[in-house]
Amino acid sequence: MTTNASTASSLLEQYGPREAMEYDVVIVGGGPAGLAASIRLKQLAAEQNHEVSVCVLEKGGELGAHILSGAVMDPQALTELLPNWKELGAPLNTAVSEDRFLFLTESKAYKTPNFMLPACFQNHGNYVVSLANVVRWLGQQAEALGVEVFPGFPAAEILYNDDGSVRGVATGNMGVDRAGIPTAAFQLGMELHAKYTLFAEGARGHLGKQLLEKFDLNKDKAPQSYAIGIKELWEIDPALHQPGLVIHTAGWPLANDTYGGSFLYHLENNQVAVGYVVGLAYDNPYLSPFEEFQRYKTHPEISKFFKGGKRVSYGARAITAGGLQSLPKLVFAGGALIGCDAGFLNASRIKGSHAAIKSGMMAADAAFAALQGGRQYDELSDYPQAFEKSWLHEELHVARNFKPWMSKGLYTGALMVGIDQLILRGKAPWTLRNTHADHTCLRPAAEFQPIAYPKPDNTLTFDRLSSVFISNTNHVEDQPIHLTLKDASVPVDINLARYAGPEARYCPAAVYEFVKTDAGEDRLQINAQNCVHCKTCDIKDPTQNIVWVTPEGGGGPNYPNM
Ligand SMILES: Cc1cc2nc3c(=O)[nH]c(=O)nc-3n(C[C@H](O)[C@H](O)[C@H](O)COP(=O)(O)OP(=O)(O)OC[C@H]3O[C@@H](n4cnc5c(N)ncnc54)[C@H](O)[C@@H]3O)c2cc1C
Ligand code: SF4
Repeated sequence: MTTNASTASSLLEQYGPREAMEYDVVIVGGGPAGLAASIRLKQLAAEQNHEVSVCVLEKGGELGAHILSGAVMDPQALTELLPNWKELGAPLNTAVSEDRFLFLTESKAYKTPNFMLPACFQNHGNYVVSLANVVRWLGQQAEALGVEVFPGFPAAEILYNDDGSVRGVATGNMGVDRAGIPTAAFQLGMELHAKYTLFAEGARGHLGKQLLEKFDLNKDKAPQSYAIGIKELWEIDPALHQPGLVIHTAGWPLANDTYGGSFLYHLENNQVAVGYVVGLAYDNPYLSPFEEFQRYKTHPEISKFFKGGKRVSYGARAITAGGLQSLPKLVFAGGALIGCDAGFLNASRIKGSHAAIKSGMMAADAAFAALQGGRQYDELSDYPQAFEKSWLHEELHVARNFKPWMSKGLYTGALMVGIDQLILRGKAPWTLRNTHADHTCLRPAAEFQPIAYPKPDNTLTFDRLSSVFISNTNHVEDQPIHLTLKDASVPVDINLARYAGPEARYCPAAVYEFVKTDAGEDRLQINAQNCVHCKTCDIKDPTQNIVWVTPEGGGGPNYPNM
């Protein structure tokens, strides 16, 4: 048990019991998956005249505050959910106007002819959006239908019935100081009981991770694989802006054996979203995804867009990229995993928002049918069955070999993805599987040379602290650290000694710093207030010693239109 968990349970003993609220369905996470599920439940309730109470808990201070995406959005699932989304004012305003796929060397860019682009890289019919704004709008639709949305309330704990089925969740306590002592602002968390609880926390959900373990949902599945996506939002010179232009790159600055690439999307209002994705199975502990991103922006084919521009926001988030082979069992007694908490993202398209919406809808259909039949706390098996028959399953099946091929290196990957997607059109007779969890992939630092990254120029390239500053990240400082260590000696004795302290480089918010004590000894300092909730440390820490738990409600980034 982590210190935070033991503190919480002793406070419960002292100040409990907690107040409880009863719902038919509780949804954890107000992203595309959770909100789509809530909307679908209320639509069905209205259509079939069967009242259903639904609430959505969101850890961000407002809906959208913790949403960071690309994003080019495929509207297929949204159209199924709200066919009149245009009339309802959905912020899908910029249709994709051009696709460019570039292979980069340090100074050159080679454009792939469009006829050679597999369908997964073609975005005709899609929209360049701010997913955070789409989520804010989905929240309005949900509330208009009667969904109760509670922003600023992280679900911190799963509640179980005596028979082991999920009975809901409890929100975290508020007003506890760093040492775990209640302050004058202390408030015990609340319990939210539900006949069914849907978990929609996004990539590497904190509670989702516990459910995977408790119900052995990954049994016989390939280990999940993740990437970190780091993004900046820029306002650029209108003369350089081309609304709807979508650019993806592979190659420089990453080594050919490291999975990753970039995106650069021209939104509305002269804004450009630029970001870099690095697979977390990388082996070189000296690699810094943040610095690779900064270096990428200096490529002449990329830097040209930012001349005279201004960076307006920054953030990072993990991406669940294992696809169909790593998709866990979706249901357990009393609930289900939806969206990226399960892992529905299509890595070949770097798209998961449509999949999140679709999975939320299918889980909602199953939950509604169960409620109508008078059921509770059992498995919603209609949901995985509907998924197997859905277009989403077909899409993920076609994409199933993309990530495993690309993990074999850029050249082999590009060749085999070409064969798989262009010639065989996803109907290859083979299915490759990921064999290693990302945290097992680092090799000792002694096998590598440190990477000399260029210094930031503060115009095009920046350091991490000035970047975190514009993510508007904030946590109440006097609260238990939400980045818990199972064993406090591991960072120095293993991570620093063997891997040269990789957490000081993979964290995009400079949360982890190795400093010297007065006695000259190494110590890990955790600047938890900077954490942008990307979850990379929870995924990549080599011995899985770092455990991310929910901080006090409302803490974390405050992204505008990311
Ligand atoms: C850099 C990057 C680029 C991407 N580009 C694209 C793209 O171009 N197109 C595309 O379609 N997809 C893209 N994606 C993927 C897409 O963003 C995700 O697939 C999608 O957001 C998943 O939706 P979700 O609802 O499952 O999770 P999320 O969008 O992550 O939402 C989860 C929500 O739950 C909240 N939450 C988490 N835990 C708790 C808790 N315990 N209690 C309460 N609230 C909680 C979070 O704060 C968040 O608001 C990209 C992702 C990244 C990181
Ligand atoms: S501490 Fe962990 S979750 Fe927070 S920003 Fe750093 S890597 Fe991401």
